[in-house]
Amino acid sequence: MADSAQAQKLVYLVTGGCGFLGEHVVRMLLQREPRLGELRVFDRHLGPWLEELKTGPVRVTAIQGDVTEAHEVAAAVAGAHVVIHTAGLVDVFGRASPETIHEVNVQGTRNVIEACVQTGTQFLVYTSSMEVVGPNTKGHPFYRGNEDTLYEAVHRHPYPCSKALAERLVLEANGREVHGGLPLVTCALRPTGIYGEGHQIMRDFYRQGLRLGGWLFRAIPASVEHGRVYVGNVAWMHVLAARELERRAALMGGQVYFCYDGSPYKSYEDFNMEFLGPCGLQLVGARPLLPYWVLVFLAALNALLQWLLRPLVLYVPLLNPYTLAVASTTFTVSTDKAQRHFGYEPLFSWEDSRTRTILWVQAAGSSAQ
Ligand SMILES: NC(=O)C1=CN([C@@H]2O[C@H](COP(=O)(O)OP(=O)(O)OC[C@H]3O[C@@H](n4cnc5c(N)ncnc54)[C@H](O)[C@@H]3O)[C@@H](O)[C@H]2O)C=CC1
Ligand SMILES: CC(C)[C@@H](O)CC[C@@H](C)[C@H]1CC[C@H]2[C@@H]3[C@H](O)CC4=CC(=O)CC[C@]4(C)[C@H]3CC[C@]12C
Repeated sequence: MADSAQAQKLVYLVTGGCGFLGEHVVRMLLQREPRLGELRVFDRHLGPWLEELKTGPVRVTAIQGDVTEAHEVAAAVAGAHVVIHTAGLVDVFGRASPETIHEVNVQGTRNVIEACVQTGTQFLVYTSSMEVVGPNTKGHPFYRGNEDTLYEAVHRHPYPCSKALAERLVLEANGREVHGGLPLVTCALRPTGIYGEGHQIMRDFYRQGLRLGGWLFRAIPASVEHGRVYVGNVAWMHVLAARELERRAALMGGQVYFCYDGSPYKSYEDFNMEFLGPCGLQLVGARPLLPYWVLVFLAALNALLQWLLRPLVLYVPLLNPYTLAVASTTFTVSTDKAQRHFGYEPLFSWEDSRTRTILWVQAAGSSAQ
């Protein structure tokens, strides 16, 4: 008899399941994946909140492990029906070395792929990034682009380089024979800047504003638009892609999908003010208060200070040459590929996403005082 969704109880593995996005994917699976029998949460740092999830009907298995350790990955993957691979070093601030970023994001992804092949797991959803595309080193804008838009994706920074290489490995692995003789089916999801509950950079901006008496100072022109996407909708897209990858393998296998929703196109700073404003902060200046060349100088100075101080202390300011370049380059997506290929529609409206984020920032801010 054909397995019905109720009867079919599957094993899912989420790598990086205790991260900002990963936690939302874990919770979304528990709420909205009826086929789930066991949920394996694999992360280098396990969150205490996992314990509260173990009282439900789905078996939640917390696995402390490192994606750079192939044997640990293989043990976690063995027997899984699908792997959602979100684990990664999201570092554009110079915390980790380029080698470490590559080791985690590229070799870690290679280990996940090989584990699927060796153990017979057929379905792999990879969390890629908009940064695989851009902004490129030439500062070319990407304006309302989609998955087919021609764009010179040229990178030098270790983070986008690692994400681009990892994504390529995942897409090239599509169709490989896994243990048992069936084909591996992969796809990659490319979120733009994710926001929502748990976004540490948003929390850092809020705390910076509190320290400055409620003021934030505009550094980027309002005309530079950045596409952003709510974490709950990114999580939902992952759940849906993981579910549909099996039914629509021929269409979805080897494909990339930008993550999108109804969030408005705004400059990075103006978008953040959608949440920080209701929390009492004000953005000073209709135009940047400092000339761009001063920002370039300050960013370079920060990079020099980080290098000089590294033997003594880790100095990781928000402003560095890379973050300034990214913040200063328009990058917005306009696409419906995920909707066409696997029926994705945002689960959370812009209004709901905004309200949820404001409530979180307020709670995070009050805990800081
Ligand atoms: N935050 C954003 O705006 C965007 C993030 N992404 C991607 O989404 C994914 C998740 O990112 P975030 O949730 O923002 O980052 P995060 O840093 O909050 O979460 C990453 C998780 O991976 C885990 N991890 C790191 N190295 C590991 C290792 N060696 N072994 C096992 N676990 C390890 C961390 O402990 C953490 O829980 C990443 O792949 C990132 O590239 C893509 C686009 C935008
Ligand atoms: C100090 C000012 C110049 C301030 O505006 C800097 C903001 C800067 C920290 C952010 C601007 C754009 C962000 C990046 C963007 O959202 C794309 C990303 C995709 C990812 O996969 C990971 C995060 C990030 C690189 C994101 C990081 C923070 C910004 C650079």
